[in-house]
Amino acid sequence: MELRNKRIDNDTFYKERKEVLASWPTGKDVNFEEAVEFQKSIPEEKIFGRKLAQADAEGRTLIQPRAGVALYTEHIKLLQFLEEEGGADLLPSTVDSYTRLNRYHEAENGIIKSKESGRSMLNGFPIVNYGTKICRTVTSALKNPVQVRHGTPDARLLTEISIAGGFTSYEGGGISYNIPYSKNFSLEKTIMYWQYTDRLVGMYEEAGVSINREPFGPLTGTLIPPCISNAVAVIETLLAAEQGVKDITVGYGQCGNIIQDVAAIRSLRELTNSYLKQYGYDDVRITTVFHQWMGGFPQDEAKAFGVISWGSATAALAKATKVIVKTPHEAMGVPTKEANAAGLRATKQVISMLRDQSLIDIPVVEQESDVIVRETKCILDKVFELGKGDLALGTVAAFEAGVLDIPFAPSRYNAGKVLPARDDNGAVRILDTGNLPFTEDLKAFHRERLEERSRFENRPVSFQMVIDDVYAIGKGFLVGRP
Ligand SMILES: CC[C@H]1O[C@@H](n2cnc3c(N)ncnc32)[C@H](O)[C@@H]1O
Repeated sequence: MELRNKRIDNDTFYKERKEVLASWPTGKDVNFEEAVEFQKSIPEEKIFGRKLAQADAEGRTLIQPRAGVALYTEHIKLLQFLEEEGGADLLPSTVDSYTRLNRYHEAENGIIKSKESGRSMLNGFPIVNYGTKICRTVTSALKNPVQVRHGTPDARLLTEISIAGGFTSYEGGGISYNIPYSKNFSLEKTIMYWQYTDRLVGMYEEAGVSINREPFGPLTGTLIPPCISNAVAVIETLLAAEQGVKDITVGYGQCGNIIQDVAAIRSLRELTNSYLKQYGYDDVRITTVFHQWMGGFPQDEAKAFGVISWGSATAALAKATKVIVKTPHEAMGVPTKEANAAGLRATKQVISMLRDQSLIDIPVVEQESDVIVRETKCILDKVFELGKGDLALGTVAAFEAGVLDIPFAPSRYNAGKVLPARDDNGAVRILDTGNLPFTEDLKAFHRERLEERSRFENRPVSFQMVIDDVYAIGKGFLVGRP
């Protein structure tokens, strides 16, 4: 089948579905009609998109951790602890790395070793190996809605089992789970794989079951200019909408300058809604997610709580619909349930104290948001032009041309020419725009902001600033001063 941004027809989909469900033994237990009935039996308060919509309408920010362990009995205890002791409004099931690479044999070994050793030998929850029935045992044991979080280029089977297993939200996208995660995965392939995922979600929607979808906002999580992450979020939203997805949460990873971060969320919401309207998708519900600091974390737990609280404040002041919460064990690895719950409680404390305040309409945020909107439109308009109107083709062509270019991404399909650096206030600016199709005035804006830092630091604008900014995090700073 040729790559096109076109709804997959039923014959093609069912033919592909046969192969997908045959790719691991647990696939044979998936029965669409039966799964629709199971999904319809899930109580209203456990439907992910409903809870998001309610919070968005009330201007509240929900809190959600990441969490996943190998043994499903332990995974249930972990998630119950996070909703009881952590106060999580929304729950995850973070999938292990083997499953993300379709290496289910190794995930199976991980489960066996975890049973033998009594501790999790996987860095997440192996959904495919457990299959529908055990996933339903997990999702039914919880009070709150549960979402599958992962990083899987080919997530077709994972999607089938996740939705049949009672999860009501699913993270990822053909760009956001490829370019920042993989070196050799063809972008054309992953866009098509994720069209399958979104078509399946569309079929559930048509059967009366709403599944929330969430493109992965932060990308590499390192100095990503908001216009680039916003462009990817809008593209993945439009590709999903074409396949019939109706409930989408678009995201962004905290960069550190609070004005820019609030403006990023404001512009993301504005851009996503305007592009959906422009392309005729009038019935898609949009919410936003802010990811707490995705860069390096301090080992010292008190300092880690400082970083967590700073991200919580930004999420609240940006009126993000939900915030993804970090833990004081971030620097060490997979957190204990206690550390995970503590991160949630710290976050909820700050979110609650700031719930009556907002920065989204202050002039400096509006100005920054306008710049991000203009930059993102330059990129998206060129993507459509390169695709001669077809967004999927345009996306592949845009990466080839460097029109879409994600800093520090490992993928060989990524040009890697764009160089970000912080300005004197810590906002992420673009030192080398590579082949980004910016207008001259936008390029001048970035140059001027970096020259301002250059004058303050009495050194030329250079690549050294980029290096210093990357290393600054580990030293507890934002701007890498000389
Ligand atoms: C996107 C990367 C983020 O996911 C987090 N993460 C990955 N696997 C798990 C896990 N199994 N439990 C909790 N957090 C996790 C990791 O700490 C990092 O903050």
